[in-house]
Amino acid sequence: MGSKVWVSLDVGSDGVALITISNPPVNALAPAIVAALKEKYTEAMNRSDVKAIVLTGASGKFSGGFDINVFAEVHKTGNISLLPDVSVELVVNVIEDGPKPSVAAIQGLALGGGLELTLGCHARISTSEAQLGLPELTLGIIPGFGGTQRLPRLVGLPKAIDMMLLSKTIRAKEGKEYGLIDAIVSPEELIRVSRLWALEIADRRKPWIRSLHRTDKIGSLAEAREILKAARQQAKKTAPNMPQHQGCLDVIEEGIIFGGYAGVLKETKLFNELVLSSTSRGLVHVFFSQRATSKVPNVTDVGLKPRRIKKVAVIGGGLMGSGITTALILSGTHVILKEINTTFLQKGLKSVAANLEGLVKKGSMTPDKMSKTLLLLKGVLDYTDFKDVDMVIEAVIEKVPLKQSIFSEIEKACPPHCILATNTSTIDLNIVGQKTSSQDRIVGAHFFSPAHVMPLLEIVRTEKTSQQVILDLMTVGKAIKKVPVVVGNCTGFAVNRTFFPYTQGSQLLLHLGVDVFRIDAVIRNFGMPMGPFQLADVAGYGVALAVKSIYADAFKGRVFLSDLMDLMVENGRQGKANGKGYYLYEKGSKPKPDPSVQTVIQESRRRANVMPNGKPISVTDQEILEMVFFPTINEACRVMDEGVVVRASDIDIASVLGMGFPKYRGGLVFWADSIGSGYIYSKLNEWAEKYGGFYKPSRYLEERAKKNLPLSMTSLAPSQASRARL
Ligand SMILES: C[C@H](O)CC(=O)SCCNC(=O)CCNC(=O)[C@H](O)C(C)(C)COP(=O)(O)OP(=O)(O)OC[C@H]1O[C@@H](n2cnc3c(N)ncnc32)[C@H](O)[C@@H]1OP(=O)(O)O
Repeated sequence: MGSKVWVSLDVGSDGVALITISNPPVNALAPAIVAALKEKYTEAMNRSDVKAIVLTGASGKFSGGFDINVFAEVHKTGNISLLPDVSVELVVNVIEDGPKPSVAAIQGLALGGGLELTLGCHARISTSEAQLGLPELTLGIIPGFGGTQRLPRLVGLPKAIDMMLLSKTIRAKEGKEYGLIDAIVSPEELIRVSRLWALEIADRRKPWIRSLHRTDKIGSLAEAREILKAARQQAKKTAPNMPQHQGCLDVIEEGIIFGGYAGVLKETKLFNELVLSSTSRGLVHVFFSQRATSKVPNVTDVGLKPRRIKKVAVIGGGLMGSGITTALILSGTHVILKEINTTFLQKGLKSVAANLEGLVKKGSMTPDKMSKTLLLLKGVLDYTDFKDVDMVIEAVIEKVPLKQSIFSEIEKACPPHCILATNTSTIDLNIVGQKTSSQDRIVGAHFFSPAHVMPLLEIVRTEKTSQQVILDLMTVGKAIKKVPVVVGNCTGFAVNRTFFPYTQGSQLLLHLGVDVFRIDAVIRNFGMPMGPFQLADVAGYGVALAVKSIYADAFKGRVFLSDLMDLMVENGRQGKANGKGYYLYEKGSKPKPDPSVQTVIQESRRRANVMPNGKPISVTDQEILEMVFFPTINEACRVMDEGVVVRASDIDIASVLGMGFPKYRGGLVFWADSIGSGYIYSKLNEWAEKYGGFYKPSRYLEERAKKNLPLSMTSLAPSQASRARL
């Protein structure tokens, strides 16, 4: 093991063996750590000078759980034997049923397999800030070191189900209330109190409790079945396409009926099956891909330090501007919100307050905290207060001349170090900053609506944007709890550019005669939060109409143009904004498909006239799915080919966090590779022949399909290497 990766055993004069796990940064339980743990435990059990054991983690953390890299390795090789037997061999046989008691001394975090090790101990002492949880379901698996059995026996079934199915972590204080934690102490006292506790158990002055043998917290079989039934119904709704939720409940039930040990055995069996599932492959890929976005070559690896951004100005208090302002003040940043007149300013300030009120109503913020947070915000009508801001984020409507004049104004009003960011979702940044001489400070900060909720921040750089500016914006993004993805400059950038064929593909299908509500249902069943037509209703048609010509100009030959949106507006339909789009929106009820929209669709179909022989095409649900998503994958190929993203997996993260692409499918490119480039290429070719250039496969896709290579392989042999623009 390396110098920082070790498990140590220190036996004190009190007869307590302190076993410490070290594997920075989170003390993940890698196979080498597991092997060393078994070895140290065996030694402690065999030594006559050891009466009791305290298990802890180095550097202020207990453990972040089993090493997720091993799952990635299992996915690559299919070799399930890479998973060590921890559940029975170590936790049951050695820790829980061993002849000497163990106490877990918890600090920082105890997650997944980390928490499960502590559950096998006979008591848990924790510092107050420690985070405790079993988040395995977010990786497509279930807890595999006995957590499904021991957690319900310690905290009761409802709380355990809540923590596992919703992957909720709790603090030590709540853990103590529920019986998971035996005592909360200061970090300085942690080891001392744990040692004493362990000795008291050994001397039978404190109870020697084996969690797996307890039944007092799980109630009668009938009660348990009722709780499990309700949880199953809930999981059917919230996690319809994922096997691990129902599986977790089955395993819990097994333990309730046949006893904890039988439950542990069933848990191991299902755990091994789920590790190999496509859901786990997708979710583990997302876990690592999300972390990879923090590593941007030439930005995060050149020794730069982020500057402190204390004060930010936001220009425009509309939907985006007020959302961005909300996210900033929530992280403690001072914000100046600028509007052009008092009416708009008041509206913007009210929207920010309403966003915070929403949090208070949900119980995630106190009214007092809300008042204090609002003190960070100041509304203004001119640039006087811009003299000491560190960053400006422009969030006005998508009009080139307006943006250009704002940028030349802020260049004069702000200090020379100030970052000049635009929230444009489409317009080329070089055009936005054309009238300034501050190209190195200009950057895109593309938020997704609602900006205080959606987790993605697309950071757009031009050839001239400085590395420092990119790093600073990445740091601000993380501070406001977003996942920043750095992309290159082009029409629509990475996300909207990749997804414009998603909207257009669904519109083309509609004009080929496929029913609007059937398209939405197919896409929803695939796992998108809503279908593309409902999404258009919710987003409003304004932006789509404003950017239509921008896409048509930029992507000639591969756009599908129709009068559909214009006809919708002409017919008094503005989507959710006025309660009438493809669906009808009434307060308090779910959107209802509006049959009368068919008249508008018929007119648009008549004008577009794209149905072969004037007759609707006949397609299966699978074909609908493919005809919407394969053109989207095709555009993602161009985005990778042009080097707009640093790596293929950045599109996966952007699609999951920006567009709601189902996380358990691993993101757009990962999903495409699970289908195969050859199949996607052949289908696109087939449709291009039948229905035109919109479907024509890109060069990047063709190259990989012909060689049977994955689309995520962004560079081929040196002679065929993609042009890298970044
Ligand atoms: C059998 C068992 O039941 C199965 C299991 O235990 S499965 C694992 C269950 N545990 C988890 O799901 C926890 C996953 N980790 C996390 O949620 C977060 O990383 C955390 C809360 C621990 C720390 O978050 P944060 O401080 O923001 O740091 P974060 O950037 O996420 O992680 C730091 C590094 O640790 C790595 N890491 C975190 N948890 C890890 C784990 N369990 N295994 C391997 N690596 C891990 C990350 O990949 C990252 O590596 P990088 O620096 O090379 O990118």
